[in-house]
Amino acid sequence: MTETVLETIGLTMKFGGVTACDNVDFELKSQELRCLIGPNGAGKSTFFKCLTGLLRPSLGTVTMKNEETTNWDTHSITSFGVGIKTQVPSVMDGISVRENIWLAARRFVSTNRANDKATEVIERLSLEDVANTEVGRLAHGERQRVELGIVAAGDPWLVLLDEPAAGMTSHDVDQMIEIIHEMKQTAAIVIVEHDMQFIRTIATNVTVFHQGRVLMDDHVDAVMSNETVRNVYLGKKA
Ligand SMILES: Nc1ncnc2c1ncn2[C@@H]1O[C@H](COP(=O)(O)OP(=O)(O)OP(=O)(O)O)[C@@H](O)[C@H]1O
Repeated sequence: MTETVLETIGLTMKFGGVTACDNVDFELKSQELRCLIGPNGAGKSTFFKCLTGLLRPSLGTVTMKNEETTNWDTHSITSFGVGIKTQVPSVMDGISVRENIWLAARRFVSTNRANDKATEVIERLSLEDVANTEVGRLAHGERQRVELGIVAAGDPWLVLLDEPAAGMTSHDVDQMIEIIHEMKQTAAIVIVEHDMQFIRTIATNVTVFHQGRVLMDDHVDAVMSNETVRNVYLGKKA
């Protein structure tokens, strides 16, 4: 039976008079991959921040693997086995790729095991050629792959990624999509993403946000051909 690994019920986040997330019910099954899309200001980032402990919702609940995590901080959520990549870089520029990934693995396992884990993640993410290079010297796409490596080092069962493809070349995006599909073998994944080419290529289920609410939940093909969604993106009234 497919297990629900992430659920929100009535998730609401108000900033003064602005309701950025409005009564959002959301459910993700194990090994499911879901992209969150929507026009600027739709509430995607706010929803993501409520999931990842960066914001405390005004109302509603977040449940991960049967544990209510609504008011947990990010550190506790990560320690629970959730890999999080925010838009704020988590890599350390002054140390090598291997050291960055090793430090991430060491949070979860012994020193010896972290050595093996770093080697395994570097291979999985095709970072062998730059393993000993300082992260500060890498190209943008490589840095983003290291960010994913830091997530992968914790063997997460749930991965939450905010705009992993931002600013990437199409070659980098293809490589990133391959890695994400591979991660999906062992984790459920939520991705907030603006890049429509990325969404089309990754060919997955999509949740469309509009004015803080869920407008539609469906496969990307159905979403892209939906007139209401098109109107929302073109700024017409939904
Ligand atoms: N810290 C905050 N204080 C006040 N209002 C906020 C705050 N964060 C977000 N908002 C408002 O909440 C609404 C939703 O914003 P949010 O950033 O979640 O949308 P988004 O879909 O992620 O947009 P984008 O694609 O531009 O990142 C917007 O009206 C925004 O101005």
